[in-house]
Amino acid sequence: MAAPQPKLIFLFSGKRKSGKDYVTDLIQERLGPHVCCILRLSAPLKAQYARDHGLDYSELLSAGQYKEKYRADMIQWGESKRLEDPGFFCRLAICGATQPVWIVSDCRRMSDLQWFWKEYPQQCVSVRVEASEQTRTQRGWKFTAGVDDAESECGLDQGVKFDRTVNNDGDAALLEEQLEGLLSLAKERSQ
Ligand SMILES: Nc1ncnc2c1ncn2[C@@H]1O[C@H](COP(=O)(O)OP(=O)(O)OP(=O)(O)O)[C@@H](O)[C@H]1O
Ligand SMILES: C[C@@](O)(CCOP(=O)(O)O)CC(=O)O
Repeated sequence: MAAPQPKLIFLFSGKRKSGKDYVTDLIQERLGPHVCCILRLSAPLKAQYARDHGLDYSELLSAGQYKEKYRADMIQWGESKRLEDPGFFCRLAICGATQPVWIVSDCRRMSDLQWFWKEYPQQCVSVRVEASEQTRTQRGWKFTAGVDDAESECGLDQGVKFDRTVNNDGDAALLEEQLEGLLSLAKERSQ
């Protein structure tokens, strides 16, 4: 089957509790589900991990504390899969996506970006979500060794010139302005 051909792919990344899900949900809501879908590289990972370990998949997907108990082990599990095949979760995540605008909400490693850049060289726009440690702490973040100092969180700290940056530090007006920029690009490209 031929690979799906979106018109625009936003490749989102950002630290834990920077607000990747919050920001990407807002964009999808504004564009509507027929125009835009959210793809999570962690969704197929969490689905398989939940099946293998008898866990609640929907809780692993949500923003609560449940997933944090398993995060370090999920990272290890996912890394063993990625080592065999760096595009493994990317290919699963795009399965069945037919909308013209895709948002990949959780890029974490250079190999994630590289896979999309190679497969979709014309369509990708990388977006970094940023929030201060203070704001992230208010949202429930707590430094965890083995997680916050590992590739899963630091893999894109250096060496990438992001096309866009979204400051999500709690200034609603500033966030709105930055969203407008991304929304106009999406509307322009999806015509
Ligand atoms: N601009 C904002 N205004 C109000 N609440 C926000 C904002 N941004 C994020 N939040 C809240 O902060 C929490 C963390 O945000 P979110 O789940 O989007 O972060 P994330 O980067 O996807 O985190 P993780 O990858 O660690 O799960 C959520 O409860 C979310 O609703
Ligand atoms: C295991 C992992 O996919 C968890 C991601 O969870 P979340 O996007 O923070 O909800 C992180 C990783 O792939 O290294």
